[in-house]
This record gives sequence, structure tokens and C-alpha cells, in this order.
Amino acid sequence: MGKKKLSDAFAKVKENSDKAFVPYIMAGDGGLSILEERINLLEKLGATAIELGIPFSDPVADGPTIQAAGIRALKEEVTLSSILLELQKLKGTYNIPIVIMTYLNPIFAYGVKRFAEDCTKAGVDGIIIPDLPLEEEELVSSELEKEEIAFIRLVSITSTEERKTELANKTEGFLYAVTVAGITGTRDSYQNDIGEYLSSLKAISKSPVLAGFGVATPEHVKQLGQYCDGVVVGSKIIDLFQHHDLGGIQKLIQASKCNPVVG
Ligand SMILES: O=P(O)(O)OC[C@@H](O)[C@@H](O)c1c[nH]c2ccccc12
Repeated sequence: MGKKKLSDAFAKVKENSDKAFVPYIMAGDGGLSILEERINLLEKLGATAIELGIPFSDPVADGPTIQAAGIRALKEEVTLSSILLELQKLKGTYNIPIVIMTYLNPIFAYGVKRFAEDCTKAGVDGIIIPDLPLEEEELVSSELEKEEIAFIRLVSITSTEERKTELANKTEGFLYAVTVAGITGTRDSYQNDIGEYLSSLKAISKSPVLAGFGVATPEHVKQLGQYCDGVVVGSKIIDLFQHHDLGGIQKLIQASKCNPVVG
């Protein structure tokens, strides 16, 4: 459970000389009833952990694809409560670690302590809160700590060296290295110094470093994997699910493996 489950998953990736692959899906996109199927599929295809988004009305860091997925989920009237209840129901039907990605507001509305406790009941292993600055972390950190839920920090390409070091020291589970200055969404290429940025984070972080934002092709997965421990892929995974292109999802995941099983 929690931090331990995530660190075990990353240890296994390393043992196999693979890179981690963490797909992001929006909970409730397509209805809550398909969540089980998607989690099972991603686990079967070899994902390391799943980042599960909570739909929110004001998703400031999200690009068009994730925003649209959030709007579809909100139309299904899913809420943080209904998502946690569904996960609780599904507990035991999968083994893959689950990380929740939510803005701060839904956590506040739910109650921080109740949120942390219900995450444990739901088998949630880690949390990402993109709009919670380092300076305000005490609002949630002690409750997460009590439940041994990994509190995953995001570092950005524009963070100062000092801030990068602090985030790398504090993060739990993995360090989420945002690879672009901007919002989520697929892009054609990365800026030239992306390798330096990721390598410098690797040098200061005891936790695995995962690159995210804009990862959209097997080539990106391989390119970024040279400099860090793996990738997070959101918008492209959502696109591929929308197009029922499960082969495309499989190819992306296989690009993170040392010995891929598909060509
Ligand atoms: O969609 P992309 O470009 O592949 O980026 C990952 C991202 O979607 C996912 O991790 C995420 C969705 N919403 C976020 C908000 C902030 C940070 C990260 C996220």
C-alpha cells in the first residue's frame, strides 16, 4: 500500500532495465463504469502505475485534450466521492499502483483528513496536486503522511536550482519533471536542453525522475528515457482511448521496455 507499493513498482522496472510508464486517465471520462476496464487494460499492457485525474471545473494546468476529458467526466456527474467509492469497490481487482491527480479545491471541499483516510480505503497510493505550492504544503502533508500516501511533487523547467533541490528532497514516490513551460498537451518536439534538465534532476533526486507533458510518440518515450527513469503520458493516452486505438497504447507502453514484445 501507499509509498511502499509505488517504490516496489519502480524497483521492479529498474531490475528489468525498463523505464517507467505512467499513463494518465480522467476518472469518469466515458462513465465510472469503464474505469475498471481501463485500469485492467493498462495494467495488462505493462504500465507501471496509473495517474487518475479528478475532473474539476477550473483546471488551470490542463490543455484542450485533458480539459475536454474533464468536461465529459463532469457531464457524467462524477465527483471525488463517487470516484473514491468506485475505487474502494474495485480494490483487489488490480495490482497496479494508483496515483490521484487533483487540484486542491476538491480536496478542501471534501475535507483534507477525510480525503486522506478515504484514499487509503480506496487503495490510492500517491497524490499529485499541481496547484499546491511548496509554501502551502502543510495544508495536506501531515494527513498524507499519517496514511503513508506518497506525496508526489512537480518540478518545472523554470524552477530555480534551490527549489528543484528542495522538491527533489521532499518528493515521495517519484519526482514529476514537467518538461515544458505551459499546459498539458501533445507537442512535436522538446527544447534542446531537455536532456540537461532531466539529467540535472536525476543527479539530485533519490526518487525516480519521470518526465511528463507533451509525450506523444514511442520515440519521445525512448528519447526522454535516456535521461531519466520514465515518462507520464496524458493527452495522447486520452486521444488513443477516444479512438479505441488500443494498439497505439500498447506501442507507447512497449517503448518503455528494454525488451519490447511488439515490433
Ligand atoms: O497531457 P500530457 O501533455 O501528456 O501531460 C501529462 C498530464 O496530462 C498529466 O500528468 C496531467 C493532467 N493534468 C495535469 C495537471 C498538472 C500536471 C500534470 C497533469
